[in-house]
Amino acid sequence: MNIYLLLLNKVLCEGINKKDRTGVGTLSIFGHHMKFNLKFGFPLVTTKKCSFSSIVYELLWFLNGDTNVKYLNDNKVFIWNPWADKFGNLGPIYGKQWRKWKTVDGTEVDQIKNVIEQIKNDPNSRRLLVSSWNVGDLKKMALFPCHVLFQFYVVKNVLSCQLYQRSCDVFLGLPFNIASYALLMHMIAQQCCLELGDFLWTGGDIHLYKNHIIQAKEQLSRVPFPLPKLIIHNKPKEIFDYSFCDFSLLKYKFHPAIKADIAI
Ligand SMILES: Nc1nc(=O)c2c([nH]1)NC[C@@H]1CN(c3ccc(C(=O)N[C@@H](CCC(=O)O)C(=O)O)cc3)CN21
Ligand SMILES: O=c1ccn([C@H]2C[C@H](O)[C@@H](COP(=O)(O)O)O2)c(=O)[nH]1
Repeated sequence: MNIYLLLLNKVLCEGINKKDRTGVGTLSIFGHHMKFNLKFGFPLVTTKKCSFSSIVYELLWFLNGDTNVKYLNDNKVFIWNPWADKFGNLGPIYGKQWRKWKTVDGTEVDQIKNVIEQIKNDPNSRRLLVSSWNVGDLKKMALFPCHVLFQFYVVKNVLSCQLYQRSCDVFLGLPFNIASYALLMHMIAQQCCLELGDFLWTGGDIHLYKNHIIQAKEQLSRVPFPLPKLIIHNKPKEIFDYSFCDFSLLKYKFHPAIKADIAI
């Protein structure tokens, strides 16, 4: 995960003071690109403890089209709670847009089902995209999508994926985002009988919150461990049929957790 640490260091050293919506204040840079070859291991940050179970449950929750925190809370994941209303609802965020994007004529589009069918039937397509940036729905969302657009690419039976993340909390959010898309790629590669290629990450406003500076320095003082390996025990009929116990992370060796407050 040296390339993640290089980015963290870059934001720390070159980031410009920038005010932000939350009022916390950030050090910010604009634009950066990283490439993770998934053949070399599962890209979960090792220089602090990251909760793999939170990452799995959050992805299963998105794939279920769910936008209420109840499922996450039932599985001891509380990362979305600060933005939920008193009923646990977050409005039409990722799950809704991935699975039930509402068009002007009232029909719903299942972008995940469609993109997997396209990868299977027309892997050379240049239209293998999923977008969460539904302009007409933005005002109803508790938080605008940060990982807004992703595209798949297949060549020689190898699957790659590129994500555009418009806004990136480099200390708390990014380790989750990288691992989540790597996990999604593992699932889609399995479903489509493809080998794993690169996860490409492109960021827009990449920021370190001012109250994460000490934590970032602590993390940068640590030496990374080799990457863990992801095992999927089962091949369900559809991408929507995976459950938590289908996944195991082998040899995840990590440094102690580093506490940090989330900017709301
Ligand atoms: N400011 C901000 N940063 C984010 O990364 C973010 C948001 N807001 N809002 C929406 C989601 C929620 N996400 C979150 C929220 C909290 C943690 C967090 O507190 N992580 C801790 C502990 C996680 C756990 O125990 O499972 C960590 O140390 O990684 C991470 C991602 C990512 N997103
Ligand atoms: O998956 C996610 C979700 C959110 N974030 C971060 C990026 C920003 O710090 C905030 C969102 O604030 P905006 O004012 O809407 O940009 O959440 C993330 O890094 N990853």
